[in-house]
Amino acid sequence: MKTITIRRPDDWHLHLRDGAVMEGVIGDTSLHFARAIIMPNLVPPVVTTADAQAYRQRIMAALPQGHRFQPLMTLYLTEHTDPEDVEQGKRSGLITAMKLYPAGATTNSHGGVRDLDKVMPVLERMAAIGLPLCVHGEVTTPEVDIFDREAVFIETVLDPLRRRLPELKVTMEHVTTKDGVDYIKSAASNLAGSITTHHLIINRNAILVGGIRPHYYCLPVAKREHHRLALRAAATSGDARFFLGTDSAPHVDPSKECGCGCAGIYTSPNTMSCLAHVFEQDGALDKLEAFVSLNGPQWYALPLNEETMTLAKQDEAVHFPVKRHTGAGAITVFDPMFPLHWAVVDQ
Ligand SMILES: NC(=O)N[C@@H](CC(=O)O)C(=O)O
Ligand SMILES: [Zn+2]
Ligand SMILES: [Zn+2]
Repeated sequence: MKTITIRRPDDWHLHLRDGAVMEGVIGDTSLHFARAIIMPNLVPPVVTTADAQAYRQRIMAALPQGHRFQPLMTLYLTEHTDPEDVEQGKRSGLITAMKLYPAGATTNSHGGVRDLDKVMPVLERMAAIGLPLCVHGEVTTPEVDIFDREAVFIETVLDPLRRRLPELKVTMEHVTTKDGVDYIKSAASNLAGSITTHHLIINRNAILVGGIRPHYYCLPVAKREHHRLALRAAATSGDARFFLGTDSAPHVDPSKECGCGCAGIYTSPNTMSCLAHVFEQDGALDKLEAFVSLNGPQWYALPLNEETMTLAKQDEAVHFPVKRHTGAGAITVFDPMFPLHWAVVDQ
């Protein structure tokens, strides 16, 4: 049987939510991943170090028995964020990154940033203390087509910001375009990008062909095929500037299957099987470990995991639950639309 053993992976962009949803989903991540960067877009968002401390405690309390997992906390940057609080959070070891949501760009982002000038003191402090900025890179200007919002963000927001503050470390999260890949590759330093599992697998047809399929809708929205191919090439290249951030984003089915469905795809249960499939398909299984276990810690200046994970390719297809049932309702698990044969057999 074909097997591969890698260092235990990490997820550099994850939504765990809170309460009953978190209790229902956390085990899908902590079973396979040693650490994850936890997104702060709760309602209300995680804005202060004290909020993050309390959220971290709720996460640890929800962890299934026997699971070893380290949540890496982030703060939701607002126009009222206090640089002192940020520095204290970083120095205490609690805060791994700050998160920039342009106001209105995605789920629970209405409290995000409207005017970058207002957050420059925080960004300058972050640059001084080496705290990375994680960015949801889309403009929200109504005139800009939703399929162009990432490329326009790079040109009109991200590049000017990086020129203004070159010392700031920026993670361009969930990159979905060739423009994003090329921009990251063009940067000499202080820029890296996370890529999701689903953007390596689907293009925009998955959402729209044969009927509207809400479980393939996320933000940034999946783009054309040539963008997906650029993401595949970046992820499987071994280039240290690209690493996994699943952006696994659970929403209960009624919030997805309705007249105005939420953005987000739930990939935690089968992410490692999907990725092994993708990397094998591209003849790059030897680069899987770099993408899921090496490049992320290197970027965030954290130690590599010492434990290992083994995946084995089964003759029969491996089946994952179609739904994850939680106390708040059922959540549909990502269907890659091809049979999966890789399974995590030891972790
Ligand atoms: N990715 C998504 O489609 N949704 C995320 C928000 C985000 O990461 O933009 C969510 O919180 O549901
Ligand atoms: Zn986002
Ligand atoms: Zn996200």
